[in-house]
Amino acid sequence: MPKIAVLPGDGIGREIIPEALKVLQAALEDCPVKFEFDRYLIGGAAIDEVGKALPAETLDACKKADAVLLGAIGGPKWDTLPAKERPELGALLPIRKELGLYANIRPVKMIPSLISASTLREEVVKNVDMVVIRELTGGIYFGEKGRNENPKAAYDVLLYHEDEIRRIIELGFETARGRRKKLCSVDKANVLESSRFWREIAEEVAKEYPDVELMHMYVDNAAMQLVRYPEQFDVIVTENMFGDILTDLASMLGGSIGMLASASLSGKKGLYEPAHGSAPDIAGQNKANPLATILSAAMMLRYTFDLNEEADRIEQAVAKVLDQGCRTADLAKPGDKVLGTKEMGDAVVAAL
Ligand SMILES: NC(=O)C1=CN([C@@H]2O[C@H](COP(=O)(O)OP(=O)(O)OC[C@H]3O[C@@H](n4cnc5c(N)ncnc54)[C@H](O)[C@@H]3O)[C@@H](O)[C@H]2O)C=CC1
Ligand SMILES: CC(C)CC(=O)C(=O)O
Ligand SMILES: [Mg+2]
Repeated sequence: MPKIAVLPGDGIGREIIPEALKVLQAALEDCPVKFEFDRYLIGGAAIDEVGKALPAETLDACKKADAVLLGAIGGPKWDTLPAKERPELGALLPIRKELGLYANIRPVKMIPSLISASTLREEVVKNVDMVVIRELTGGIYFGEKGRNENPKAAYDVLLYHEDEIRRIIELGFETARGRRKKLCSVDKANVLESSRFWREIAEEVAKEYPDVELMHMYVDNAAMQLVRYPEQFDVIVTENMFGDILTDLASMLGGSIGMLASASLSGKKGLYEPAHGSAPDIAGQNKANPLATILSAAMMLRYTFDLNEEADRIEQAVAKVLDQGCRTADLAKPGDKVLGTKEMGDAVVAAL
């Protein structure tokens, strides 16, 4: 029986995960494969309960599972802990590293019925359809970090090994090959040595993909181009921190951060989570948009379990409820009827 480790985490993670589970249950009702879902602690919830952001039991279960479904972690309650004990550095980064999840896939697509809900002009967002591939287990988030006392200073090292760059660039090319055959590699090669190295490797790998058009773009320009003319992008491949920042920006091209799903992959094994965080400002209020998590669950069915039909059905159900005018607060315009987290989950189940 395939195993899914479920990690609700903190803040809105505890509200959106139950909605994704409800939708999965409905979508898998007639599926001959039966899944085992087991919940584990992670993040602040785990610190509170067992004193550690990533308990050994959780890590062990995630290693044994076929896939992991994660809500979000972190929040102000744990921000004053020493850096390494906090949910982000104590759990999120280590779980990605331990599971070898080097490729973070974030598809950004404007669903037609959300065009009018966008904060951006219709002609800018109407044709948005891109995939951002973010390197997830290297770069500055994982480099040596520390403080010097005299004189006082702080540092974070940005280091990339050749194989780390090569494998993510290759995935970028493979992904582009299956789409519109345009790959944009984003770096800061005018300043950073790691980016110059990144660009050299991208050029080398490009020789194996003559059918894919490769272009390079500096990250500052990429941020501007994403807002100016986003439909120029098909597949973007970039390093960890640039991808983190650019995808929060790009999420608004798909309507809201509450719409951006993600898959973090190492071969077939994957951790699936929305791109957003634990949203402490709206946590516990039934206000969070659960659709990014529901769409992440669809990605899980597709990538890890090859259940393409079931994944399609979930994605179609999401598109249908949006067509029907269902809106959580992040998507609502003045005058719209606003649904809560649970009600949006119920609407998707009904649409299934
Ligand atoms: N993968 C993860 O678990 C992540 C965790 N974090 C952590 O989350 C905590 C909060 O971080 P923030 O910078 O505030 O980022 P955030 O993504 O949690 O929230 C940013 C803004 O977007 C809104 N938002 C986020 N998700 C939403 C949803 N599903 N529906 C409606 N609105 C939504 C929030 O209300 C907030 O105004 C921090 O502790 C941070 O480290 C941040 C990003 C990813
Ligand atoms: C702790 C952060 C690296 C989490 C985050 O913002 C992300 O993965 O998008
Ligand atoms: Mg982020």
